[in-house]
Amino acid sequence: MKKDLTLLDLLLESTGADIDSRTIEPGNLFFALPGSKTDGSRFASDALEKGARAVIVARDSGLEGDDYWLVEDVLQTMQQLAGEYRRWLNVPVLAITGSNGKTTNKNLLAAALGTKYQVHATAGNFNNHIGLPLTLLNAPKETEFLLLEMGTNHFGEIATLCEIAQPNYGSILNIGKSHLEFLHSVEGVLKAKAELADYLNHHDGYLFLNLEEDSLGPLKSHPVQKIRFDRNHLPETDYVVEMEKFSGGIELRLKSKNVDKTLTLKSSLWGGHNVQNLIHALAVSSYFKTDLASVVEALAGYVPKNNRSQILTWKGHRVYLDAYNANPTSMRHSISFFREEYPHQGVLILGDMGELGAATLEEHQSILELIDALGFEQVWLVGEYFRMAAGKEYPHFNFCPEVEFVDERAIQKGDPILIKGSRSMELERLVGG
Ligand SMILES: CC(=O)N[C@H]1[C@@H](OP(=O)(O)OP(=O)(O)OC[C@H]2O[C@@H](n3ccc(=O)[nH]c3=O)[C@H](O)[C@@H]2O)O[C@H](CO)[C@@H](O)[C@@H]1O[C@H](C)C(=O)N[C@@H](C)C(=O)N[C@H](CCC(=O)N[C@@H](CCC[C@@H](N)C(=O)O)C(=O)O)C(=O)O
Ligand SMILES: Nc1ncnc2c1ncn2[C@@H]1O[C@H](COP(=O)(O)OP(=O)(O)OP(=O)(O)O)[C@@H](O)[C@H]1O
Ligand SMILES: C[C@@H](N)C(=O)N[C@H](C)C(=O)O
Repeated sequence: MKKDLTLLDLLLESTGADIDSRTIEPGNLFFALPGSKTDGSRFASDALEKGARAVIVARDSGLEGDDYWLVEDVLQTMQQLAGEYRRWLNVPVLAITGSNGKTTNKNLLAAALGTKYQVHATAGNFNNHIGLPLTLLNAPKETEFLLLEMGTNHFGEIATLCEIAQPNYGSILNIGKSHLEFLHSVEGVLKAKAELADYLNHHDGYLFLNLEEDSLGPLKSHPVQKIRFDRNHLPETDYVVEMEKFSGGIELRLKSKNVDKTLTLKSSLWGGHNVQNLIHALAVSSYFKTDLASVVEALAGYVPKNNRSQILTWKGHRVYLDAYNANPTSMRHSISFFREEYPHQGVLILGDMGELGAATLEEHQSILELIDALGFEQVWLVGEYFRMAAGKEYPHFNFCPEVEFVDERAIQKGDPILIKGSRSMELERLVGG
């Protein structure tokens, strides 16, 4: 590799970065990471054959030559370079975290802020120590706004992601019972997510704070500078969110306080939790002085996919497919919404919730109590945790540790179905997903 070039120079000449030789594009930098089964350096020559601009490999990989950039630690180098490039870009960076709704909000905001800025956002949920630097390294040079999802399941991870991404704005969407295995309790989740507020506080940044989200109460006293909002107080605009309804999706009406103007936002998202997601997207967009009519149009155009808050028709049943992931908080939201929407009918197909550690049985038990109290008559519970949590007889519950298909004969024609479970349960396969 030419000695007068820095890695940042190489990146600026490149077409982005990848860690997988199978997906690499011509002109990419290839970061040869160690994995659980093999080592990326074994695919260095494949990457070069496919037109990689350069390969970043560990010094002890045995590889040498002009195409190789030798480093002590490939992941650390990737993270440092991502940080350097973020400084080079010098654009607003908004980091989004929270127990639930990160990807949905990131997608909503990418659409909304995209009406004004050239936004580069996290792909999928590439939100960890590998995905976040990759997101940054793949931002086009023309990027005007960076929108980054930050995920965590251990203390200290958000702090590390902040050091890399150096956000000047942040949003903690909610604090729930997610990833309790290593975060232990809701207080632990708050502490982990508050690492974003701590970073912003020490770097003159701003935290968006949704005053309607009760779980964020403890953050009200955090010393970070805040941009507070609720449906009646969206920043930088006189519009208020006047009405909502939940039939076949969410409808929000935005009304100007000063002039006779109304904007109607019809979203194919469902549930009270998604109302909060839409209000959050409206608040952040209005803070950045976007044209609200264009934002409303962009948000209305957002169609949930990838098993998150999807509505689909399957064999004559309306299916609420929420099988991307699950934790006690999002599970309760979905079940409660479903009962409100269908007080006297409806089939629940629920899968185990993962990564809850010592709280696993208690949290599954608590979900069983909720569905018992709500009086559901057709409940299919999939997985060992639910089976183990059931200490008493539930006449209408069917425990099936594994299930390959929904027995249509057991479901009344036309009944709606809610499917919710952790990623590991892959419940979408039940309806052909
Ligand atoms: C290191 C790595 O690349 N991991 C990926 C890799 O895993 P694996 O260990 O199996 O790799 P291998 O041993 O097979 O290969 C080693 C490397 O060689 C490359 N290679 C291999 C073969 C070949 O022909 N050519 C090659 O170049 C290969 O690419 C490896 O680099 O492969 C898996 C399958 O493709 C990947 O799944 C794995 O990726 C890891 C999981 C990863 O972190 N990917 C990020 C890009 C990412 O952001 N992934 C997100 C998921 C994020 C997430 O789970 N977030 C949590 C919260 C954060 C928790 C945090 N503590 C954490 O643990 O991550 C959340 O709740 O949101 C995603 O995939 O969506
Ligand atoms: N504001 C919210 N409050 C509670 N639950 C929510 C909220 N938003 C979304 N959810 C639930 O979380 C599921 C996953 O949504 P999303 O992927 O946006 O969350 P996430 O935080 O990004 O999760 P992950 O990091 O695992 O991708 C949705 O299908 C829905 O059930
Ligand atoms: C897929 C991973 N990001 C996640 O959300 N895990 C939880 C525990 C789930 O699958 O429900």
